Amino acid sequence: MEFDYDLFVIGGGSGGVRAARLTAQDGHKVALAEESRMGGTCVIRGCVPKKLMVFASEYPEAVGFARDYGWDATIGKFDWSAFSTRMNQELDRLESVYETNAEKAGVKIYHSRVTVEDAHTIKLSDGQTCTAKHILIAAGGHPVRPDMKNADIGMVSDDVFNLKALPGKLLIVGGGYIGCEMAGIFNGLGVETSMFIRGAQILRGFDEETRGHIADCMARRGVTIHTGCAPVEIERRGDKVWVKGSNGHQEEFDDILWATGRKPNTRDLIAESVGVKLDRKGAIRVDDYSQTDVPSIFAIGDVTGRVELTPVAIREAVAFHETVFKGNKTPVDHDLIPTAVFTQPEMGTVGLSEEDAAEQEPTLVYATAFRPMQQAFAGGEERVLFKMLVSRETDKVLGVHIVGPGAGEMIQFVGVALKMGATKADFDRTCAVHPTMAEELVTLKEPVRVLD
Ligand SMILES: Cc1cc2nc3c(=O)[nH]c(=O)nc-3n(C[C@H](O)[C@H](O)[C@H](O)COP(=O)(O)OP(=O)(O)OC[C@H]3O[C@@H](n4cnc5c(N)ncnc54)[C@H](O)[C@@H]3O)c2cc1C
Ligand SMILES: NC(=O)c1ccc[n+]([C@@H]2O[C@H](COP(=O)([O-])OP(=O)(O)OC[C@H]3O[C@@H](n4cnc5c(N)ncnc54)[C@H](O)[C@@H]3O)[C@@H](O)[C@H]2O)c1
Repeated sequence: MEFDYDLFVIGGGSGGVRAARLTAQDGHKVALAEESRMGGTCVIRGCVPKKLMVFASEYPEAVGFARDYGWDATIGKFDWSAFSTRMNQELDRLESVYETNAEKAGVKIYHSRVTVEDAHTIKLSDGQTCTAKHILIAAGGHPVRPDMKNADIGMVSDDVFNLKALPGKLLIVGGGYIGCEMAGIFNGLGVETSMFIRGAQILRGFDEETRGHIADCMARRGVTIHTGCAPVEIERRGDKVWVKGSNGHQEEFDDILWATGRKPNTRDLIAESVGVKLDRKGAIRVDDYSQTDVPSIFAIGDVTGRVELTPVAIREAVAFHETVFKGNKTPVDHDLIPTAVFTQPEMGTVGLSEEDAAEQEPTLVYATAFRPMQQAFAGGEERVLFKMLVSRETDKVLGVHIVGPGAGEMIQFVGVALKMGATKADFDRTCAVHPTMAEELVTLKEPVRVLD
């Protein structure tokens, strides 16, 4: 059978663009449809603008340090409008880089919403159809609001990057990656920031001690964290929003940010007759090779609800390309993914939490929390945390968790060591770099706990 394309990719985000470019560069006929802006979540309303906002929000602290180091420095006022204009210019530039690079590789781009009509047919919003030997769904996800009265009041993370002005006083609902990163950003930009967290602690799923350390630091920096508190009533009162929490706490805010999770973009995407199966959360069900229940259709990235991180979507794209277009069956490797949460202070983490390690096998826990040189000199109270979990039996390092400046940068390299199967002895025989914070990783002496 003749097809219009060898590959049709749905979604111009991190995963989709990588798969399309690699396949087109190999000389295959490739098309890609994007209904919004090229670059997708990461570039337009995720990692990139978020990180730029993190940078912007860290300057007051940096100027505070500058004073302690002898500079006659004051911070002045933050001009959201000037920053936001610049940030959006940068996003426009990156969007155009994504588009140009895909086109240069030979990808035909359709600026259109598309749907999957059968195992080989795509329908564009103008009614036109295209056929392809393989279809790759990389449609990403979107933020969700809870199902409760007046939850349409306030914003979601997508809206943060288009704010006309900063709120004076903000409530963030949800204590996951997005809630905690946004709390640090808004607090740093001078917004009075509170969080409503359903559970007992922020950042569910991460190492318990590390979560506690970050929460303490965030609170000390000025974020008010209400734990065991989900909103139960919301009302607009004039230009304020009144919120009542499940623990009885009531307060008025200028705005709400719902950071209550994300859902895959699968609604009305694939005709039921096609046979692609979704899981309970609406994510596309795939095997280890990202193949769906329909052999010609594959799915990667957030739309599969596996690990929702940009580098993971990109690796899934590469594995898909190897498997389908290089004849080299490559399963996706989701083991030991290093990640950073850009809270203030930042967290870098790879491998098992103390709780998961203890569940798995007898574990030695090494940990140290101390005031780093730069802080101590300035009279700062905040401590950095370095924590390492080691198998009692094999000496293998099972997990590393770091909280402090540059934790994201440090964990990248720790990730390499863990991927190579490093033992505690390997860390110990590595010479320290002095004076750094990271030297703690190779000088952790005695375990603080032994979990049998
Ligand atoms: C606020 C925020 C901060 C984040 N920060 C980080 C971070 O610091 N580090 C990190 O690793 N990850 C981060 N992430 C996660 C990361 O952005 C995602 O994991 C990544 O972008 C997923 O890529 P993807 O290719 O699967 O999907 P996406 O990038 O979401 O791309 C999907 C694209 O498909 C398009 N689309 C959907 N349906 C259709 C259709 N029917 N027709 C045509 N086009 C369609 C969408 O418009 C979208 O552009 C963050 C996410 C958010 C929301
Ligand atoms: N630095 C990074 O790499 C980075 C940054 C942002 C996002 N991400 C990715 O995006 C994904 C989604 O992030 P997210 O923060 O949207 O989701 P999440 O699942 O991490 O957090 C959502 C939080 O909202 C809470 N919640 C849900 N409903 C609630 C309610 N009614 N009241 C109170 N709390 C409620 C949940 O308990 C949870 O803690 C992450 O899992 C991550 O993979 C990564």
